[in-house]
Amino acid sequence: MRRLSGGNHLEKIMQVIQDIKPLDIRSMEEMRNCLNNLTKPLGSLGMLEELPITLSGIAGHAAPKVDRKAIVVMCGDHGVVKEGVSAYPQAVTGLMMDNFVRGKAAINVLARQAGAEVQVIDIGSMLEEVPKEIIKKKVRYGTDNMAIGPAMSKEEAVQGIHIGIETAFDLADQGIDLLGIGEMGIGNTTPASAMTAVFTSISISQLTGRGTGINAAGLDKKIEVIERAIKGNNPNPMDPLDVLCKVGGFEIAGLVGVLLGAAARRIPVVIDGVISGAAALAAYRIEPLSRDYMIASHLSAEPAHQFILNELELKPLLNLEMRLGEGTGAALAFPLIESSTRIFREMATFEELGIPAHVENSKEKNEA
Ligand SMILES: O=C(O)c1ccc[n+]([C@@H]2O[C@H](COP(=O)([O-])O)[C@@H](O)[C@H]2O)c1
Ligand SMILES: Cc1cc2nc[nH]c2cc1C
Repeated sequence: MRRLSGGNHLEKIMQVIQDIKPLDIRSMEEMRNCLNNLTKPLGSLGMLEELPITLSGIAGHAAPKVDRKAIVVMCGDHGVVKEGVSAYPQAVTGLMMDNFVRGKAAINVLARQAGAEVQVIDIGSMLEEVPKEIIKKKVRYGTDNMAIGPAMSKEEAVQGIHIGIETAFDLADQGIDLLGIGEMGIGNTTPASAMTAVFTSISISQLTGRGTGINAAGLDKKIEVIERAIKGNNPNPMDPLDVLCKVGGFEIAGLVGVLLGAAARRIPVVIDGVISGAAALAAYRIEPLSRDYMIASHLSAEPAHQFILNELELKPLLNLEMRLGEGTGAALAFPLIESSTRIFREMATFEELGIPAHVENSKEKNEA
């Protein structure tokens, strides 16, 4: 689907969408053959074998590398927090942005360990004074309350996507070869659930969870708020931009742009939890080919995430019952992805060891 309508940067976005091409099947085949000749039973490294095949299809050659890594953390605030949908006050968004640039948040710790740079972008927070290390791309000071009207205008959603595309392009120009996406925004599991409900038609009560940790009464209230937002705004499930602007958020729009931009530049993007998942679903609905450039890092404890991954037909690498966001799951997946590229580079082949590649009890023989 290529339906995007309204706003300033639309032409550029349309061009980027056109630039997203299918994976390179021949490189994937070449990598599959390479993996099958390594000194291990066929397929025995499971998903660690699927990763280099995907990376080869993305890179367009069978020697993909993930040496230079970055995590983009898009930050935005949400008018809907006025309805009492989060366990924490809105001010935490700005406080955590400060924490990110001090290098003291969970994402900093995990990204450091993974050897990834963290880029923090203010795309829509309420912060008046933004620390100098944060990239300033504010579309507006927080979204409007989606329970009483659209969260953003179409133009603002387009602007958000455009910012994300530029971010991905800048990182591509810097030579980044593996991207992770994360976000910070008190209240943003509410738009994530709302967008997922509209895109999948799954019931709001099935999709919605406790986010940062609201109690049972809070969860009932959150479900009621999402119902009101969808009923009042009536987003068109066939028009991803309509869904994004009516019940989404600035950081989600930014992440949609990062996903589309990275796919256009043939860079793999590791998605994190439920909020980046909702962005991934929107990007997929804008351009289905973008899905092939996504790697699912983990399964969030937030219920909508499983439904999102089902819809995207992506399997998460990890299930650690995490629900933090910030890109933490993506950072944890980076070392696994790097391991997968070391496997094909460093392991010996059967031929090198003088063993026949497909011995008596090979998988195909067993299945025959
Ligand atoms: O990544 C996830 O799956 C995830 C699940 C629950 C909460 N979060 C984070 O917590 C915040 C949103 O939670 P809430 O309860 O305020 O909607 C936001 O900053 C997210 O990064 C993230
Ligand atoms: C402290 C805190 C840190 C976070 N990081 C992402 N979402 C968050 C929400 C809270 C409340």
